[in-house]
Amino acid sequence: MFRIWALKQRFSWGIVGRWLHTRRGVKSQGLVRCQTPSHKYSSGSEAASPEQRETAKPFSALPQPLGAVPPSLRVLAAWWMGALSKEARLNTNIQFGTVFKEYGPIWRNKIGSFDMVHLCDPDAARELFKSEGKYPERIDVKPWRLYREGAGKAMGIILSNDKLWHKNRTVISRPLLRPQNVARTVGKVDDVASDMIQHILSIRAGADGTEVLDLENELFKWALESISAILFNERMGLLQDDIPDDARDFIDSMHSVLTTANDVMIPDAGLQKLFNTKSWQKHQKAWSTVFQIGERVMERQLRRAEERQTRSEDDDGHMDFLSLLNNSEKLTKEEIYASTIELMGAAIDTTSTTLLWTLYALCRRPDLQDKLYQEVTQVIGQDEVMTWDHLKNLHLMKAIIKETLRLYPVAFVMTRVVQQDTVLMGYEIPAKTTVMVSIYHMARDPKMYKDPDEYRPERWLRSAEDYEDTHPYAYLPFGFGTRSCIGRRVAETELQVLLAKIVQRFVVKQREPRVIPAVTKTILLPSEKMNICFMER
Ligand code: HEM
Repeated sequence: MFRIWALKQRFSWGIVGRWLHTRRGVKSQGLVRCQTPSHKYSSGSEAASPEQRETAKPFSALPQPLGAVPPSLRVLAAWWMGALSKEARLNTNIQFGTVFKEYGPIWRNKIGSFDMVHLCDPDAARELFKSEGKYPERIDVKPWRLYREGAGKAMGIILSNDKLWHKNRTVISRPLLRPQNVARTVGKVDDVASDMIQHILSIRAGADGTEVLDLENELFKWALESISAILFNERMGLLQDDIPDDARDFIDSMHSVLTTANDVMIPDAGLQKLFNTKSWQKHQKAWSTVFQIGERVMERQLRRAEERQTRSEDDDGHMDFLSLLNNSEKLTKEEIYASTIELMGAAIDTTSTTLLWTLYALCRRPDLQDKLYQEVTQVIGQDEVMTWDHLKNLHLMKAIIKETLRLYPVAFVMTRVVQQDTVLMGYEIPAKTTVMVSIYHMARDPKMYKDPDEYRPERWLRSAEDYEDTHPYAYLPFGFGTRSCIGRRVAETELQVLLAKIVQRFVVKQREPRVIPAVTKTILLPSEKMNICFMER
């Protein structure tokens, strides 16, 4: 019998999104909004019609996996069935798949005070997004919020809602989403990627001296180094042999913030805080170190920027993110600090894990690796510093990253708190209901993709024989709409630049070629070390 998995799901900050079919943003409510692609599946603009409402079944009629168990016994039943076990938490994606198969693409999970609707249908996802309103809302990231409240810190872009979120988002979307601003970061990203290549060369070890033994951790460092170069305009030194103390404390604490978030959510972050458990203390300490060091760096940067009397951009034309936020005069210093630190929290393991999965996929498809090498050589040549124009022409590269995110979306689910009564798949969904959309399962649905479990980037290339005209709402690794991933362009830039440099220099191979399944630890991660070797060309 299926297990009920996922009390843990309420915590998934995963939460994420924008669909990548979008090529251009259009302004809406002061924000850059994803444009619905012109497509056979394109959406309308209103939530449920009067007819849909009239014929809809009541909310209580939604299939419920534990529906036969009296509500007062459901927590006990979930525990008894193993839904709260470590193993179940690691396999949330598989558990969800089993329930979707048994109960269909929409069902309700109501256990104790926890009440959520699960959805795995692109048309219904489109309906859901129509009802998200001006201030879309995700499920609360409780441990992060509780730390802020306790420490008297502001809520940034991830944690805020309503008007405060809108203000944060409006100011931050300018430096992070506008292509011309992201284009200016390519130099910094290229710098970090070049250092990463040197770092890989210096740390390779193993039997034949080509394996990066702790690749996961090394990519984590690369991602943090890249995002701090972009946001703080300052290198942390994480790719040096001798990492400065502050940088080491920062990365250890950032790592701890992300890993302990999982622990403090069981059974509930509020209870963990109330009883001041060891896990809570660890989580709180990690946050306080991140804030202490982060604020110090940001204060230094802002002081320097003021001294140079920078306006929106610094002298060499590179984006100075903090100055842009500061000069907007819309956010307080505390709000700037909070959002910047949240951006870092969201930028590190998402990007590093996506690169890891991509390298794994390339190891398994040497033919594709060759084609990518040819594309990179043709577009960039061997030695040049990369530019935005180069990146625009790396079509196979983009398709590869896109395919990685289809099969391995780090945020395997995303949530919305419905802002108005609506109808989904023929059921009434009252306002304030949390709906969790299964990004992972929609993107592996055989009704949506040919051979969905096959890694085939060619399906995204219009010029290729295998090109598929796919449903835009079946592919949501960056979430959707005005609340979608604000770091999407930055992430894509970082991934493209480092991947290009890797294929220029190395052929990648797994030490022992094998299939590596994914597990769920808040995000979708490989279940074991990848053992990737970097052989010089
Ligand atoms: C491959 C890398 C990444 C993936 C797959 C990813 C995915 C997501 C997803 C699915 C969401 C939720 C969107 C929604 O609810 O509709 C999200 C939100 C967010 N992401 Fe990313 N992300 C990535 C990289 C980044 C980077 C590099 C940054 C920072 C520069 C970032 C910053 C954020 C922020 C701040 C939000 C919340 C936006 C808001 O609430 O308005 N992400 N991301």
